[in-house]
Amino acid sequence: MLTIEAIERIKALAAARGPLLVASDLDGTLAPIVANASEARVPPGTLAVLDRIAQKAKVAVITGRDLNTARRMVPVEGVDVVGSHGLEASFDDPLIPGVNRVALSAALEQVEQQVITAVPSSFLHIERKAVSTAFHFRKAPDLEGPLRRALATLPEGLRLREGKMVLEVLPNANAGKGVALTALIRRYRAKSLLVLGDDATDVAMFESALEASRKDGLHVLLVGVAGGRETPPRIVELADLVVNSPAEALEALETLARALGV
Ligand SMILES: O=P(O)(O)OC[C@H]1O[C@H](O[C@H]2O[C@H](CO)[C@@H](O)[C@H](O)[C@H]2O)[C@H](O)[C@@H](O)[C@@H]1O
Repeated sequence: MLTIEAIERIKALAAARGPLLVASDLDGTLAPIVANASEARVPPGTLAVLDRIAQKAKVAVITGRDLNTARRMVPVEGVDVVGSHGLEASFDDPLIPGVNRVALSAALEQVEQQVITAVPSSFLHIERKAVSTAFHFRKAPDLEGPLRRALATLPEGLRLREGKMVLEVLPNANAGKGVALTALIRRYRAKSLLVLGDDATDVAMFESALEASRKDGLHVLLVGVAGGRETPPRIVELADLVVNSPAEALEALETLARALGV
């Protein structure tokens, strides 16, 4: 349950000068973490509250899922989506670079074969996405070491990133959730900002939000979704409010919707 202080801070955000931008991570923040990535769902109540908030504020989901998957998981018309950790956006913005899909696809295929050969386990789940590949070891944590070794050398132009029980290979582009958030702030001329996140890549969003607060005076509220040892400490350090689950993140969004009068 949200504390009285948390509720007051959300009300203060709703009363602050707009436009208000609400930017949220997806997995672990809106959708509870589950063992199979393909079975993760955003609860209907969360979709409904995003829809309500979108009547009064700009709403964006910034996720590591690829754009099509994220759109399927968040089928709310008024919500913008940035997928693939900032590499794919549902709107045009030159700040988010394009990627040569043909060369990328070949390089990712090569990495996948490299991993399958080195870690031939049916417990390793390989999630091939539009511009990246995620190697999930949630069902067999012991695979992390062999997986790291298999991914120690990557083709040029690719890099590794870490998430919750996942190692992901993606283009080494100058992009990320922080860059995406800055682009959205500029796009909507946002003057106030709610950011929700739970994972390592969300730290970049938090940092971009804090920079916008310092440089341009935005009223910023950072909500960290924690709970368990998978939470990166930096999320908790930077957050103004820490909630313990996507269910509590939903409570925060409900509070905001009510404060906005929708
Ligand atoms: O940026 P996000 O929206 O948080 O997406 C990050 C990754 O989320 C998904 O993986 C995570 O959630 C899975 C489902 O709950 C879970 O099984 C897995 O262990 C987590 O790492 C998604 O599958 C990835 O593609 C995203 O990059």
